[in-house]
Amino acid sequence: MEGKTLYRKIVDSHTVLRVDEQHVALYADLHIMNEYTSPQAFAGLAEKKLPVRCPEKQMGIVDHVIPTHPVARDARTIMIDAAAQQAANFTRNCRKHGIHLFDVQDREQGIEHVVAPEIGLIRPGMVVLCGDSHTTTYGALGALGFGIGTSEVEHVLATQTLIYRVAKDMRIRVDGKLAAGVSAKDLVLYIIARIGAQGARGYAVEYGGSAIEALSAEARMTLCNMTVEAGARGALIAPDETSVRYVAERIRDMPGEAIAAASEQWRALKSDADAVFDIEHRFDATDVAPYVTWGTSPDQAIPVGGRIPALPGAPVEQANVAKALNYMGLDAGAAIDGLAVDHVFIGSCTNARIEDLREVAAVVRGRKVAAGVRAMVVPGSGRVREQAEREGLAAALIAAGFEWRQPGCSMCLAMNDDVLKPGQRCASTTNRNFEGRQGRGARTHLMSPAMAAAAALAGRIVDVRKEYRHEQA
Ligand SMILES: CC(C)[C@H](C(=O)O)[C@@H](O)C(=O)O
Ligand code: SF4
Repeated sequence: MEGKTLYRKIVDSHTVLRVDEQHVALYADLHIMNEYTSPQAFAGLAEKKLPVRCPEKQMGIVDHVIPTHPVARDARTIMIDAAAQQAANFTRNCRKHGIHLFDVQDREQGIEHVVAPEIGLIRPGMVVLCGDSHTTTYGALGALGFGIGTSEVEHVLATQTLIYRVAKDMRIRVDGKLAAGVSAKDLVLYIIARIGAQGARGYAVEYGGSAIEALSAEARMTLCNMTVEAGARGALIAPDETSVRYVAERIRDMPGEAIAAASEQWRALKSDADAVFDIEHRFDATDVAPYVTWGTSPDQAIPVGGRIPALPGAPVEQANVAKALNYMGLDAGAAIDGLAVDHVFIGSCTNARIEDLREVAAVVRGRKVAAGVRAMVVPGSGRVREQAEREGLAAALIAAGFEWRQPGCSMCLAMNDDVLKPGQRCASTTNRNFEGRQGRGARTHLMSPAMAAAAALAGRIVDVRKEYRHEQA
């Protein structure tokens, strides 16, 4: 029998029932919920008079709709009626079912995918589900995470399992060394640009290679988080010293000896040497430059020194690209370097962890945000915010002219009151540049934290490596 991939090992060890050729009932070690995708699921349970099967294996967190204004935490009143209702409803549901909730006022509240790993809930080999596509983040720690739909949220609440169609296996190997000033965000934008926004559709991706091994745990989260933008159904990096240490340092509910014993098992979790992948891609890290998106899909990205591609020949493709360019107010063949921005947003579950904020602070320290540019930093969690304050990063950011906000999703998807105006152009560390994502008619350029910091200072998109030399964090 041929060897197994890490993905198959995790799926097999969580399969409680084989439904048919393609489907299994998959057990979830942890299920995370937000206020936005859980209401119908709770309503469904209530209607069917079903209890939550394993309340202790659920976690709730308010992140999508909450305001992030720079006020005291207990002053975070939600002013948008529908959002306030959503949050209140969520609190009620979690209380009713005995589910641990990180509420608006909680010191550790933040974006679900930032909070869960940082408080030690995500461990190698786990299956983690959440009604949110960026649950793929947890692959950074060797856990299989992926997003589920609202009706599936109800099923997981009732049974702690999911009817799951098993994915195919893809391996992406990246060898070589990322250059100074080039980060995991640039790498993932590069990979998505190369394989396309549907390039990993139907696949669970396992990353490997020397460039991946060299990434910090947080940088791996950036990579796995955004892999879903290539359509992937999961992203995994085999646990190693980096990820095992990250996890072991954060676990709160296991004694030291148990963590040591578990760590041994975690280190052994990997694809067999003779495991067969359905498809394999190889990339060279030295080919990666700071990447910036020019269009309305995350794969429409180019190196900062590059030019927006010429219009494609095929009519359908041509119409799509023309539409994206029209929305973005850009021309085929134009340069992206030098493009003026109105707004800079540093945040989201892709890039609002402490290492990201260190990168930003290293670029902006002692400098000023360009006149006319509004720049904000929304830390990923209460803990990130506190740590950034302790390390003096917040002070440097504020001195440079950034708004220093409370944690949440904020302008990543503009579901709270952080919304851009039509036509405004934003340099953003987020993960989606879809039409209207940051406000109706708003134009989003995805990039790394260092690049967004440089854009804030210059008032235009620039190559951070040329314009603002900084100490690598
Ligand atoms: C709101 C939620 C369903 C959505 C997701 O699944 O990713 C959001 O977090 C996003 O980033 O678009
Ligand atoms: S930060 Fe953005 S991508 Fe992440 S969960 Fe929130 S809205 Fe989705």
